[in-house]
Amino acid sequence: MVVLEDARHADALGDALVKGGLKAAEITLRTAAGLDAIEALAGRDDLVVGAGTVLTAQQAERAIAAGARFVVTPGFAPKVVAACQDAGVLVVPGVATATEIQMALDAGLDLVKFFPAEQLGGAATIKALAAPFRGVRFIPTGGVTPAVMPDYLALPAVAAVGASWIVAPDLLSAQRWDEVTSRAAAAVEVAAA
Ligand SMILES: O=C[C@H](O)COP(=O)(O)O
Ligand SMILES: CC(=O)C(=O)O
Repeated sequence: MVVLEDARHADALGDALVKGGLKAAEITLRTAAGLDAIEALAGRDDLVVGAGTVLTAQQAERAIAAGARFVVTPGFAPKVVAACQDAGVLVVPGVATATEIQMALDAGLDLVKFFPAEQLGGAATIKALAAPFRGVRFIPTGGVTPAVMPDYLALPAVAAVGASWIVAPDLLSAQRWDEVTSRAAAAVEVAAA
């Protein structure tokens, strides 16, 4: 989960993540650089790039036009979901409650983001939510540190985790690409364990 301030850093960021073994990156539209960064990275065949913090259907359309291969939203937004489905692009809506999971299911989706994961009770909450919703898979994000990653990844209902510590803003602004690579590699190592 990347918040990039300068789209000129997109290529270096992509290289750093790939070098660390990561295969997917969510570039958020929280900054003006987001769309340009998605466009810069979309052509890579070694990294699947998507858009995060997509709040409107228009943002979804722009992100998809820029090359986003998936779209992530903080909450469940029916218009954003419909725009992505119309374009045939994977959309992963944020959910925090059973009601929102049912909304996702009604929309034909079975992959959701659980956000903000740690603040909502972490892996124990996903385990409880997964019980009635068999077949739904979760991508927890929000406070997911290396210390708690194993708790999430041990759950069959967890498809992946998302986190921003790998690409902390101070690392990006200081262009500390080696540290980004080390953190990406550390995350991959925890996930593989
Ligand atoms: O989806 C994005 C979250 O804000 C990431 O949370 P985090 O910064 O706690 O890893
Ligand atoms: C938090 C979140 O889901 C997003 O920024 O897309």
